[in-house]
Amino acid sequence: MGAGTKGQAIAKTGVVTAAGAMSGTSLDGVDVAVLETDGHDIVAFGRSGYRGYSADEREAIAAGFGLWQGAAVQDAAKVTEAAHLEVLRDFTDVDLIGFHGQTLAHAPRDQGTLQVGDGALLADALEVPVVWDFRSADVELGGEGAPLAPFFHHACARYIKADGPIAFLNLGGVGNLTWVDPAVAEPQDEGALLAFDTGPANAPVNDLMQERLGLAYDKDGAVARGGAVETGALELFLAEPYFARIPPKSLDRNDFAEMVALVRELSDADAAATLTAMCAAGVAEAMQHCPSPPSRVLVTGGGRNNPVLMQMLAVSLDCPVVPIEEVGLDGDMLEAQAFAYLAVRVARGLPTSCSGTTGVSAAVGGGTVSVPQG
Ligand SMILES: Nc1ncnc2c1ncn2[C@@H]1O[C@H](COP(=O)(O)OP(=O)(O)OP(=O)(O)O)[C@@H](O)[C@H]1O
Ligand SMILES: CC(=O)N[C@H]1[C@@H]2OC[C@@H](O2)[C@@H](O)[C@@H]1O[C@H](C)C(=O)O
Repeated sequence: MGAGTKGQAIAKTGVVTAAGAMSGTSLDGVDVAVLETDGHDIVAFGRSGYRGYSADEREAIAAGFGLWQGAAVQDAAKVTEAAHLEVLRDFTDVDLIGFHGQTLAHAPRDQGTLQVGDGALLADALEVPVVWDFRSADVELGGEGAPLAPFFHHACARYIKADGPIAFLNLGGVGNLTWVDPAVAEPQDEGALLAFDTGPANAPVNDLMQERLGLAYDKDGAVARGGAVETGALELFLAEPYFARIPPKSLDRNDFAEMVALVRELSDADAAATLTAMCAAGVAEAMQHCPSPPSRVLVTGGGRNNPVLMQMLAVSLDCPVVPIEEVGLDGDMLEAQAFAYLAVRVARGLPTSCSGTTGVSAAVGGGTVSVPQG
């Protein structure tokens, strides 16, 4: 555990109640979800909450994207902390909080990974132990630091009683895929998991909508639906070395920002259709890396609400692609639930990543536990 560890955060055995808080790369807002777990099994799902960012807040956080220090980073941290405090005040009846923070920059092989927001400050203000800084330890040990939801996906696969390999696909700003074999008992054991970022998901389409139409995103794929995919741009996209790289591998939100330039000359509809097709094509490439074909792909994150994207995935993948609600899970809250689950694992000294999920040399439990002072 990290420098913030002071005293005993939670009971070392038995079921505890944790709230997870996640602010993703799309900057729509903060998701909070409660989970009951012993750190291995999901016992029950609890209530959830959401606190959207105002346009000013979104702008302040976005001004910190790609930066590692300085005034813009400090401002983004303050906005992140204030928004989390506001929504988490309604969730102080838990044993523990998992606070992901806001990723501003991610370059695991260079500067590292930066999630802003001070968990110790939250612990003091909320008077609840807070687990935070989930990614640094993994990066320090040579891992990608992302994705981290896969250990939770393993628990979900067991919870829904999947009877063979299954895949989870998160379509947020960036896409990430987790292949799970639920027959392997522990997530860190050989053959349990393979996970990695698939490529850009909604971020380029969102950027295009903002730039051209002043819209936050292409609601229900309404713009892309009327367009045609420009195959030349799609081929250039798929020629990016990222797709040939053997996983695990991870991305920063803006790693593919130049994709919007590839569609610059196209009409709004054709550009949106082409960027949406790029997301689906990245996932199709990703599926080639699965150790064995999953029985189906369970889609979580905002992209599952885009019928044009879901149709493109259905056409390009060899197995059924369904919203995760089909198995009774909540696709809006899965990441928040994941950080509740990971928080309990960190507090109990259990690993949260392994070579199959981040490429880290040995399984590691990343995170700092801060207990309230005062
Ligand atoms: N009805 C819809 N139609 C089209 N796109 C949608 C719809 N609803 C959500 N989205 C897309 O999903 C995005 C939000 O997804 P989500 O909340 O999963 O992202 P995130 O958690 O911030 O990202 P990440 O997982 O990369 O950190 C929106 O910005 C939008 O692009
Ligand atoms: C560095 C970082 O914050 N990465 C996010 C981002 O958003 C999606 C994808 O890229 C994934 O790698 C990760 O988030 C999820 C919650 C994860 O760690 O599993």
